[in-house]
Amino acid sequence: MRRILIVEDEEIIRSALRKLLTHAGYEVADAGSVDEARNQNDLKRLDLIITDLRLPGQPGTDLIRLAPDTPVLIMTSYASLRSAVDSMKMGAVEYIAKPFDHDEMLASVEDILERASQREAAAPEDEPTQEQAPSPDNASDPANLMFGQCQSMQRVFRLIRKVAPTETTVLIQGESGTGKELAARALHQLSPRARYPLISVNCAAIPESLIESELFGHEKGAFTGAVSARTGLIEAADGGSLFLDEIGELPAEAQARLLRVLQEGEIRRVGSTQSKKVSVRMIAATHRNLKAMTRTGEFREDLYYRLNVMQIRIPPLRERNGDIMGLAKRFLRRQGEQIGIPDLSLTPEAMRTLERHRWPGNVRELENAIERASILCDDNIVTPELLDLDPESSDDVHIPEGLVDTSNPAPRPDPQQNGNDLSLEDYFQHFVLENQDRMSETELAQKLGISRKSLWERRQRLGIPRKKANS
Ligand SMILES: Nc1ncnc2c1ncn2[C@@H]1O[C@H](COP(=O)(O)OP(=O)(O)OP(=O)(O)O)[C@@H](O)[C@H]1O
Repeated sequence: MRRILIVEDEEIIRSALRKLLTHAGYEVADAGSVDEARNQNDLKRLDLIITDLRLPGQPGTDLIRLAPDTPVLIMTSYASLRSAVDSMKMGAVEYIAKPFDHDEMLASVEDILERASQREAAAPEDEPTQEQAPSPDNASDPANLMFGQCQSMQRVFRLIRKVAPTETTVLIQGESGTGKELAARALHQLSPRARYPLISVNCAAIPESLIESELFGHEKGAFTGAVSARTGLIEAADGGSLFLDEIGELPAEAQARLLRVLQEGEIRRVGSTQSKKVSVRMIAATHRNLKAMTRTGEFREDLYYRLNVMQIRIPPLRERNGDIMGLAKRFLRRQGEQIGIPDLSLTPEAMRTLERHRWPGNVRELENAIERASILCDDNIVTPELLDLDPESSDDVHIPEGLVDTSNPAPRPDPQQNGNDLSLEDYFQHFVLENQDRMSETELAQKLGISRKSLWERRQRLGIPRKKANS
């Protein structure tokens, strides 16, 4: 059994994470500080350490040095990705922003352990270099990451398999929640760059004023507050892939800089006159019509053509009717494993409801509906009422925030029932309820390390109506 050590001083997160990983079949130990981790565990006997960045005493990144042969996954709750870049530079294998989804955490853990065992299998002299990259044959298949049996998804998988091993820049188009990020992960994992980092950046989540220095880095004194030089995320992805989600939100100056990186393969930090060569495979995604944006001048046409070398379009779920039940069953099974109920099932009416729904929020909406219903169901059977889908759901893909009726919030699981064993969603909920009176939506999202869009989606999902005064 794989052994994982969690180092986290916040009891709520620690116990929720311990529960999640134990349910997923891992042997889990935990500690509240680096000292405790070191004193109570043989760090050499671990398969993975998941640690918070900020801990009482030494920072979590010290574990990278203390356990040099063990992969370290850093959790960070800060909106800025800088701490993550620094962690990656110190040798952390991956970072994850808190609060994270259960699935996101489990996917990262599986991914890291898989990569570690591939590395173990390779002889020491086979350490990867750019020239001696691993064969994509032993990398995972898109179909292992994503479910899709309908023809349109099979086409997507074929395209991913073909384009992944190349250096081609890929533009993934699709509505929100269709699986663009999963597709980007599959492209990276199937590529010769798989042993190097995949850095994912949501361009909509970083404040406009920070985006250039986050992406490209900056020199000391480049602007007020730049007290020391910083590496950017593009540099951090050197050797690997950079996934730029919501690329349509990139401001004009950053678009110009990105174009230079794509044209010349080099990066110039903000405030620097020197350029540096970088080897980064770009994958961009958007739910917007970039071509139309070039006509209105919102998006550079030259950048559009550079990015759009190969386009993968992920169809909306309403165009993949044949996959709805397969996805639903997959989510039910996974959710059942997580909450310890292996035989969750749908009533025939629930199945019909799923098939009739228009899914404006796509696969994410389906995943959320199943997750919510399986928590609330009695006798392990999911009924249409528990799915709580809007019967009026129209073809509209983007629901304007003001039009969403939040006056009748969905019932929530009672945290008291589980004693102190609060889930990460409860943590999210507490944080929002406690701080929403004094913080704007942007500040809340920044503190939570998620985009405003994610914050809004989670509010809808958890039934925490947004207060008008804060909008
Ligand atoms: N084909 C699929 N099989 C299994 N899970 C999927 C599939 N497509 C999407 N998902 C799940 O749905 C959720 C949304 O997917 P993802 O984040 O990749 O979508 P997205 O298109 O990048 O969304 P956004 O544009 O809002 O960022 C994730 O939890 C993902 O795991």
